[in-house]
Amino acid sequence: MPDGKVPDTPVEILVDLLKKAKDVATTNGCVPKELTNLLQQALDLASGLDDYLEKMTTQESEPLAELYKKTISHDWDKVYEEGKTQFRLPKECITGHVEGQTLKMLVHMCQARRILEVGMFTGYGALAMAEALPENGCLFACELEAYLKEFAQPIFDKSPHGKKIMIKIGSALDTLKELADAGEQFDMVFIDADKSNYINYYKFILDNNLLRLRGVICVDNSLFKGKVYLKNTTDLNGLALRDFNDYVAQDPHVEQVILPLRDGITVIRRVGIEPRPSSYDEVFRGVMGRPILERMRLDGRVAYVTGAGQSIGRAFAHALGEAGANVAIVDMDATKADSVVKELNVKGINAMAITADISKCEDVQRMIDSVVSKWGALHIACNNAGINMNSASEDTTLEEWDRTFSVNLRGTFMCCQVCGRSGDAKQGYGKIINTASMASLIVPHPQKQLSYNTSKAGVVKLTQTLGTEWVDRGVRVNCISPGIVDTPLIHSESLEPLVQRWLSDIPAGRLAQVTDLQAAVVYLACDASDYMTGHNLVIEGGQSLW
Ligand SMILES: C[S@@+](CC[C@H](N)C(=O)[O-])C[C@H]1O[C@@H](n2cnc3c(N)ncnc32)[C@H](O)[C@@H]1O
Repeated sequence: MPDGKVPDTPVEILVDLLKKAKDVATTNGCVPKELTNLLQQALDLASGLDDYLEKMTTQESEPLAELYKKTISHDWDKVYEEGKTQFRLPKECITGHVEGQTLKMLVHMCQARRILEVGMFTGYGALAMAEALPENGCLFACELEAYLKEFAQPIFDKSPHGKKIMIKIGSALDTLKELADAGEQFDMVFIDADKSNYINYYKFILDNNLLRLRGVICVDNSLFKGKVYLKNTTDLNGLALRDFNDYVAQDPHVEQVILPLRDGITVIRRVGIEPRPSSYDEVFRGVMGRPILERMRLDGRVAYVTGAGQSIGRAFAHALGEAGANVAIVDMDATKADSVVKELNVKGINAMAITADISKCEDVQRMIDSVVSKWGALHIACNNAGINMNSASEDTTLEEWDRTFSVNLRGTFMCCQVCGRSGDAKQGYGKIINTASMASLIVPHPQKQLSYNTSKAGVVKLTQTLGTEWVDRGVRVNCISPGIVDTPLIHSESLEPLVQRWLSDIPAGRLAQVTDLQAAVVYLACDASDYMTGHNLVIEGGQSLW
């Protein structure tokens, strides 16, 4: 703690008391040396903590460092005396480096997208949290003092994350009412304003559903210099925090912990839902207690995707991996497969590369054996590999026809059959997702692609037949029919002129992006789609309807 700083947290006060005790012991000749030594050890232990935490915590960004420096060096007394603030604001209000990083971590951990801060001061905590929000995340910061908006905004503007922060000037309770009336909800709330109102903020936030179902409330200064547990406390803020902590501790709707960091941070999570309604069924609490987005998780599942080295297959592999599955990247091109594996590994997804040509029976068997021998199971088979060769029907060679069918239909059938014979499918669980095409429904034009269209129509019938035949053993077989997907191939010299023509046939007014297909593969791979089988899920921007 720098000289001259007022001790403000339990540890800082402890250090101050130990220093004084040690000074007394050193100047008083009657104190045994052993006691003085023990006091010194206690002092070393306590005084080293905050510095060590500072050093070992990830460095703050430049805008945060600037905000801190500007706040600490500002003359807050002068600002108050000039009538620019309603209250005298102590610079110690600022959350600072370690606490800011803690908040940032919490934002990451709860994957918050919308945050509410009650009490912004100069915006250190707000900017630290905003740094952890995704691009489209937002943080509403409530602050009483208009002067603080002027102070913080120029630094927010220097940060790429500043645009996520919306400052709301006025009494926080009024702002909370306004936000509740507008139907706003938050994943994380940070309460750090006037202590006497903490309990009102807390109650209002929970009673008015400002906190999302799985949201978290963080509360600053919950140890309030230790006054919350010291017996002789008369300090009104200390007593307010003590009452607040007691209230939260007895609230059956939440569970909480106080982290003894700086002046204490309470982390509160909503658990109970009261009153327990008579309709407390699976719709209300989720199937097996899992709400819908959790039911779309694929943790512990093993998947493969063929043709995963690029385009749709690559997007499918990322989507399945993001949802929690281990993913085998199957492609004829080993380099492409390896590169997608590397991408997935960077995201912390378990992945392996398999080089295979799915038109070859032995490759298909080896592919599935490799997956099962590495991960002990196979739950999700994503048969996506396919080829498309254009020719007018009168010119289509049997070679073209056979090659197209050999990959698109025969290859897909072999993949399905080997999966159907493998352990998990036989033991009652499996999801097979074939890539068909909108060409199974309509005849895309003006390009001519008879072999492709008929092979993909075959994929749909294969899917329908297997989907019904294998449903009694827990295997679901569905397919996805994408419309025209915007891939580099489309922008080739021969196809580019067709794009305008296609666009005029698509109600959505644009080609499909591979990312438009990702949710579908996760849905078909997860338990939530268990009642769906033999289905052709068409994703074509409405093209087949015109
Ligand atoms: C401890 S500071 C907040 C520190 C801030 N969270 C940070 O990260 O540095 C408390 C802030 O709450 C504001 N405040 C106090 N009472 C308020 C109220 N009723 N409504 C809105 N803001 C209030 C004060 O002006 C002050 O800026």
